[in-house]
Amino acid sequence: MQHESRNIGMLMDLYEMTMAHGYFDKFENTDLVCFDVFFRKNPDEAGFSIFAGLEQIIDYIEHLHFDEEDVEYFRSLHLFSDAFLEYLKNFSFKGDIYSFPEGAVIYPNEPVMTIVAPLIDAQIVETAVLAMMNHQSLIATKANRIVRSAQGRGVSDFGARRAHNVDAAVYGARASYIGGVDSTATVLAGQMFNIPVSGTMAHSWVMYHDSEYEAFKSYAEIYPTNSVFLVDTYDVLNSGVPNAIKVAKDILEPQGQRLKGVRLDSGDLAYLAKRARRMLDAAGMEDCKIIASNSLDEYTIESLLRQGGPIDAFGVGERMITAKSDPVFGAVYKIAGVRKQGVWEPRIKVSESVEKITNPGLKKVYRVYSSSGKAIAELITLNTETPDGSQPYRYIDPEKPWKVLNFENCTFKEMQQLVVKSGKRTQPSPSLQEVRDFVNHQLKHEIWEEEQRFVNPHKHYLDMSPAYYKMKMNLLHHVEN
Ligand SMILES: Nc1ncnc2c1ncn2[C@@H]1O[C@H](COP(=O)(O)OP(=O)(O)OP(=O)(O)O)[C@@H](O)[C@H]1O
Ligand SMILES: O=P(O)(O)OC[C@H]1O[C@H](OP(=O)(O)OP(=O)(O)O)[C@H](O)[C@@H]1O
Ligand SMILES: O=C(O)c1cccnc1
Repeated sequence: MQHESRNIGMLMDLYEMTMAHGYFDKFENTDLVCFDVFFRKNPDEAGFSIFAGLEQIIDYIEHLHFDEEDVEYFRSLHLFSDAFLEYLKNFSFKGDIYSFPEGAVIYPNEPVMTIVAPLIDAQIVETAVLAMMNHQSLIATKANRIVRSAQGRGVSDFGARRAHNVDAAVYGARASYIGGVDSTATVLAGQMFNIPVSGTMAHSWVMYHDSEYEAFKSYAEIYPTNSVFLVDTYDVLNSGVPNAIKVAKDILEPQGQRLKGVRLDSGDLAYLAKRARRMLDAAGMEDCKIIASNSLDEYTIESLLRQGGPIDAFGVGERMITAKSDPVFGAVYKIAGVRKQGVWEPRIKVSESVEKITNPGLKKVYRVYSSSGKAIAELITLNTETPDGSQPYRYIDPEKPWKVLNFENCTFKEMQQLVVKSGKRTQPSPSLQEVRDFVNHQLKHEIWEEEQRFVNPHKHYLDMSPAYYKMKMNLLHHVEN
């Protein structure tokens, strides 16, 4: 779609272009550099996050170019030489990207993506890559928490109207579908990404009609197989639910149809759901679903279910589409290596805070699985290493480097794949359904329940091969002296 392949090449911070200009003037753009994309902390103090946005990143990379008007804009800033502006006219991204698959469970401080590209190419994509990854990973991670809190009950995305503008609504819907919601109310997202769309009715429908009964009746006449009535406009228990039952009896049941559901959108949702359930059951409408909405998130949903609220499905908007409880996914883009005259030199960023010291060099990241198939740790190795699971594998926990530790009876899965080669995608994109199924598969079979709980989840280990740890320590020692 046009919207998908638009040129957003100008989405960058100015310093990326001023640095690119500097590199152009002072260096050959034949040297390669390696940048890692990683994040430092799971939102909401969670045990893991979900990676999303890769598809849009690859699309951006493949289409990255500068139009005549873009070049003229740069010229108007009086910062760039004519030679550099000429160079931009024919620019395309020529590097490679290694990445975790979209939908992967990801952990802090591991390289989720690695960009290996000529200096200028790698420098100017920083902001766009981070913006796409940060937004969609944030929403996919939040949505996944909300979906898990619903314990198998349906969740629909109601968020577009409260999203931080159009892109956040549309790509937020995409990300929340990856995270596991069943449908979206956002039609544009449904059309663009083939996400199932669903919806009920607004208060305006009820209020436009002369009575609540009339409102439900006319809706049922148009949608006899697909009616969900919003029952809280006037009085849920004295008017909304009784009118819903009456219309089901007067209009739907004589046609052999059933009322699909009622939606509660205010008040004490657990209490109202219990009372509504009793009234519906007493009317022989056990199959009529109760849907709840109103500023829900994983905490309110957990609480409603703990209170025994007989709610079958949830509509979730503002707190999911804005990830309200912790709205920043802090992925960063850090240089890890430079290839000069064909030889890679690692680079490390030293910082006062240990968490901010980067992991240098070209590297591989493996997920380590126990014999039961559970993911027990991540392992960073040198790019040249392939861990052997057939015998005990010695590793270093960088938080306790003095300990002698071994992985036994474990398998190692390399997590990054080559997704872009010389600026072009290497494989067809998976469907959104496949990405969503992948999320589900990992959580069901690979990720410990202890990592999935909301309160004090188990911290996943990020370990290192002895050779990688040694290289990092040598480099740190060298830099500090
Ligand atoms: N039984 C419950 N337990 C926990 N939280 C609940 C329960 N019932 C409702 N909530 C949540 O409490 C909050 C109530 O918000 P608020 O006071 O704005 O609702 P309201 O006044 O009933 O509705 P509105 O102002 O939207 O018409 C919402 O986030 C809702 O999801
Ligand atoms: O609360 P959210 O999780 O964002 O879910 C979406 C909300 O959007 C609609 O409300 P509307 O815009 O009509 O406003 P309202 O809050 O007055 O119901 C709907 O009735 C939900 O309450
Ligand atoms: O379909 C609905 O009920 C709906 C959609 C968006 C926002 N609020 C409600």
